[in-house]
Amino acid sequence: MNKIKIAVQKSGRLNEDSLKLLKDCGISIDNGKDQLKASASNFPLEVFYLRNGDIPQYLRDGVVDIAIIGENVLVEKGTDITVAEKLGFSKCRVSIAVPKDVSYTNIQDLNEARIATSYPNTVLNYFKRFNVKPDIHIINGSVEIAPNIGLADAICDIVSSGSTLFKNNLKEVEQILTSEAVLAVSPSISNQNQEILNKLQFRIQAVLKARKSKYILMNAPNEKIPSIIKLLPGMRSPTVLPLAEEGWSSIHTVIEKNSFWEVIDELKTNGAEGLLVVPIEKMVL
Ligand SMILES: Nc1ncnc2c1ncn2[C@@H]1O[C@H](COP(=O)(O)OP(=O)(O)OP(=O)(O)O)[C@@H](O)[C@H]1O
Ligand SMILES: O=P(O)(O)OC[C@H]1O[C@H](OP(=O)(O)OP(=O)(O)O)[C@H](O)[C@@H]1O
Ligand SMILES: [Mg+2]
Repeated sequence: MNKIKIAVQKSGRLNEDSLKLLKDCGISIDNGKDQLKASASNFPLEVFYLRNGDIPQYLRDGVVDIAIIGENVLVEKGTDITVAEKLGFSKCRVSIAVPKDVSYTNIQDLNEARIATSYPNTVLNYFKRFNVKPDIHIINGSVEIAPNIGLADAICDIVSSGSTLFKNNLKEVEQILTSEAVLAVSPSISNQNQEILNKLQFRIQAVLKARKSKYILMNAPNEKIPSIIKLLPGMRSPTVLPLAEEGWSSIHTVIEKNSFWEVIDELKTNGAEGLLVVPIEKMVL
């Protein structure tokens, strides 16, 4: 049977969440330890464990059909590759940072500055917009140390919590882009594999939607129902079921995960009791 080939990072920041996503899509992967290739037992899919940085080339060459990869890597070396879906994890930004005690007004200050980075194309394209010329030094890891050892005046690297910058006495001065894990597609995917991709994407969308939502239940006296319904955001039509106790009902609906905290106090003052917030496994709209 025909199978779609997906590249997943072999080890590193994307590996665990990528495999979790496939698992949440109901796909079981027979993972032998240290294997570089594995098959799903219940979906026409083969997994190739590769380095994140190598994946754009494999997609371009059609060695794999799809991949879970950091968007920032596509900006750096895969601008010809399409993104089918943003996946909501491994969120970060790619930024320029300079030593904390250096005064910084704007990007013109970095004309001819030595910039250490693993993302030369990203830096060059950004600087080009401002007509500023950087002197790029390519480093593959521990980039943030470069200014401290006299190797560079500034760096361009991934920032998430900012703690690596802080520990190395650097400050973020320009944010070039934001990134998250994405599902990327080879330009040469066959029609047959495109059909498998459509099925996979349908499942991924159901999982991502469910991750963003919660099922909420509460009890309330019947006369309070209209005011409670007005408070519940993003809902089309809640379910209202009578309780065994006369004059009371149970109200059920789906809400966005984060919006719950904004309305909880008001729900209570409007007479809601016994609130339950429950995770949703899959959501098909
Ligand atoms: N601190 C971070 N917080 C959130 N996401 C991050 C962070 N660092 C990296 N990422 C994202 O995860 C991806 C993989 O990062 P990781 O450091 O695991 O691998 P890498 O060294 O870039 O790649 P390779 O697999 O080629 O060794 C990055 O491309 C980026 O999209
Ligand atoms: O803002 P923070 O939360 O501190 O995250 C940013 C750091 O995370 C990444 O490094 P990683 O830990 O992946 O190590 P690496 O350089 O070996 O890839 C990135 O290269 C930064 O150094
Ligand atoms: Mg890293």
